[in-house]
Amino acid sequence: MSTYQVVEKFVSINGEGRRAGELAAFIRFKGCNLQCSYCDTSWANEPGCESERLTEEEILSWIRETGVKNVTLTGGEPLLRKGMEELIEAILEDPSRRVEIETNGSVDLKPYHILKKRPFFTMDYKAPDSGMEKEMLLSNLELLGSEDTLKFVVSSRRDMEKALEILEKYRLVGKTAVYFSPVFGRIQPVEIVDFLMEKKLNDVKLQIQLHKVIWDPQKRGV
Ligand SMILES: C[S@@+](CC[C@H](N)C(=O)[O-])C[C@H]1O[C@@H](n2cnc3c(N)ncnc32)[C@H](O)[C@@H]1O
Ligand SMILES: Nc1nc2[nH]cc(C(=O)O)c2c(=O)[nH]1
Ligand code: SF4
Ligand SMILES: [Mg+2]
Repeated sequence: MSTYQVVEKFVSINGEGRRAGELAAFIRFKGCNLQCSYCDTSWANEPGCESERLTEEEILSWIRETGVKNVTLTGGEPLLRKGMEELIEAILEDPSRRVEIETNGSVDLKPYHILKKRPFFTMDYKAPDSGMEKEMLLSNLELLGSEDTLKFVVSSRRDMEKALEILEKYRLVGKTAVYFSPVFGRIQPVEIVDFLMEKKLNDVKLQIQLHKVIWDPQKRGV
């Protein structure tokens, strides 16, 4: 049976995505294949980062104890971990639960897309300033549906222009939820609002990371 390297697990309100503001049980998996310039959890990607190895049953029993129905799997990059399909299916055996996967856009979503009960994806398209745009797997854009979210974490006008180009090229608005989120501290949210107005971008939402407003932005476990 698979075990999973978990760097932290905690209950908080979800600070991002379409369930923002709702309670969620977070499980953060160790390690990532990318190195985004702005990553706020790069500590979780360090080989020497402390972690616990948990079995599926240990993770399920923690989720049960929390009494929380929204489960967010994040990292690092959660979809690199072996056995993730089984874990998702096991969590979703309780029909009252919802599983959200925070994923970086470079890992193929197909194996998860075809599961009997599907999790929902909050997928990034890494904009140019992240330094990771070349890693994007563009076929993922076709798999995002009405339950999913496509997020552009932007730090400049150049990033927003690129996001707009992708939205138009792949006709994504209306197909999936679309968020523009500021790289914390690198761009004023009002610049995003101005861009949405200038380009008349209907059905695109500004998303500010709620947990960084509520708690110290550096605080872990929230
Ligand atoms: C830490 S990542 C983990 C999941 C996955 N590796 C990914 O990139 O989607 C979770 C989310 O936080 C966002 N994020 C990371 N650092 C950020 C920052 N400094 N400001 C705003 N969002 C950030 C990422 O873009 C991603 O949407
Ligand atoms: N409160 C809170 N909400 C979040 N939503 C996505 C997060 C993440 O790091 O993936 C996150 C996080 O780290 N904290
Ligand atoms: S993909 Fe996610 S976890 Fe990995 S470096 Fe980028 S923001 Fe951080
Ligand atoms: Mg985070």
